[in-house]
Amino acid sequence: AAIASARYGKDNVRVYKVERDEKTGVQTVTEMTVCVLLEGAIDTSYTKADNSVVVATDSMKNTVYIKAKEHPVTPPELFASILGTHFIDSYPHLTAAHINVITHRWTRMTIDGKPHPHSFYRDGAETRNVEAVARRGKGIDIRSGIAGLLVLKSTGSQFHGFIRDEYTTLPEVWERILSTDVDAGWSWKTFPDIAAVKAAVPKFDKAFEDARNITLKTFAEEDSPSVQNTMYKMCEYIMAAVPEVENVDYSLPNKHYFEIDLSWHKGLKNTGKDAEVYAPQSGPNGLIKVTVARS
Ligand SMILES: O=c1[nH]c(=O)c2nn[nH]c2[nH]1
Repeated sequence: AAIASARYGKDNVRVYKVERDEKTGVQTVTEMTVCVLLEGAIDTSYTKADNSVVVATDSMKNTVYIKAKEHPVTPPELFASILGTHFIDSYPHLTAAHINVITHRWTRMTIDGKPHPHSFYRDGAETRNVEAVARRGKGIDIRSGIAGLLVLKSTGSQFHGFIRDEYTTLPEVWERILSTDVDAGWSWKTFPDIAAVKAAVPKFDKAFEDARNITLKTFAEEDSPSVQNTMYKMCEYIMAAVPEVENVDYSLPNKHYFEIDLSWHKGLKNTGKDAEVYAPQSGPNGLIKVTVARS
């Protein structure tokens, strides 16, 4: 037997960092969950119990905290790239460092119409994510993303014209509820080194805002003929807004809401045009995926 591939590291490294502006008294917080996975000349640690090639995962956890202290933790694209570059530069036997950063939402409270200097709330499970891979001599590949953005529209969605055969029971609809949990990503052209990432820093926050706004606007305004077509348009609009992005991907569950026929109860009308009470479904759910690249 031989190792086909291997990578190891520390997952679920939770990091909180506060930035205190002494002049204004305004404090800013960042909370993230980091995963570090390393690749390289590490096979003998698996095959021969040779631990001389092992950077302990505990040391990786320590490194995350030290780098968070020494460097900016935002934008997450920069912090992930700093971390990945550190591991490649520090351990000659490594060939790749995979860094995932999940940034959680601490939104500043507005109290009596004013932003509070040091109070925040978690407005949703939505996260801003980054997957960075630093490869020795090959630069840094970054995929930025949004996850956990749960959306619903009560109308403005259709689904008809699909294959009808002996397996089909789904009625065609010209009007339906549409709900999904957005998992989207946009992959940047390879950065040759950390300096190139630092030069691109102003683009990362703007790209995130653009991608999030495009997702919400397209979802809201499109009279969607299908999840497939609407997510494709989201990809096109994001690529038009961010020239440095090479491709955009979405993975969208279709979280179904089923009509409930109540006509057995005194002829109560609750289907079609009369539908008001629905049964939200936990599963099964549609799952629609796409990656769109520049043609
Ligand atoms: O938007 C949709 N796409 C599909 O492929 C599908 N299949 N059932 N319902 C669906 N809705």
